[in-house]
Amino acid sequence: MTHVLRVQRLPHGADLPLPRYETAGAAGMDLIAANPADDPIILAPLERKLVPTGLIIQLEQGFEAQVRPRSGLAFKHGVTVLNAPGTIDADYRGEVQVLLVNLGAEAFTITRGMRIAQMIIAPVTTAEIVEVVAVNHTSRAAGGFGSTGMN
Ligand SMILES: O=c1ccn([C@H]2C[C@H](O)[C@@H](COP(=O)(O)OP(=O)(O)OP(=O)(O)O)O2)c(=O)[nH]1
Repeated sequence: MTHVLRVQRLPHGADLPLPRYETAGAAGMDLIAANPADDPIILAPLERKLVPTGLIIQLEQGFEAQVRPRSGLAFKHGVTVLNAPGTIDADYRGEVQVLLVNLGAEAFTITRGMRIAQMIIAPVTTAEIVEVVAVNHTSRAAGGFGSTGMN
């Protein structure tokens, strides 16, 4: 299924590549850090910061974009997306930003052009809310939080 994703590059991201799929079967396209070249973002251990991408996107109605971590950054450096998956709404017209957190033991430096996260386009199901006096009965009833056993 092809989705037309309209992308506007902001002035501070004008020279950065557009998001693209790295392989034919990739689910996500990489998001690139658009902080100034002379202003690296340093994440101390346990620190979180918003990283600009220099992009505004226009999704088709009925879709969202999810901002997800890159496995390599998480594995090698403990750097991940704090609010993963971040949600980009179809009607959002601000800059896409990535909330990174450093869960590693060492400081991590984000330089302009670094691939920091990936973006997945996904369909959204919009629910119609119907209030009822009582929801229907099931054999599970209220069982949860390990009620079927912990292993
Ligand atoms: O990782 C993210 C998550 C969100 N956003 C932008 C797009 C999204 O449409 C908007 C609002 O996000 P969300 O609904 O998750 O945030 P909120 O805290 O509920 O804020 P709001 O009151 O603006 O909805 O912020 C990003 O740029 N990156």
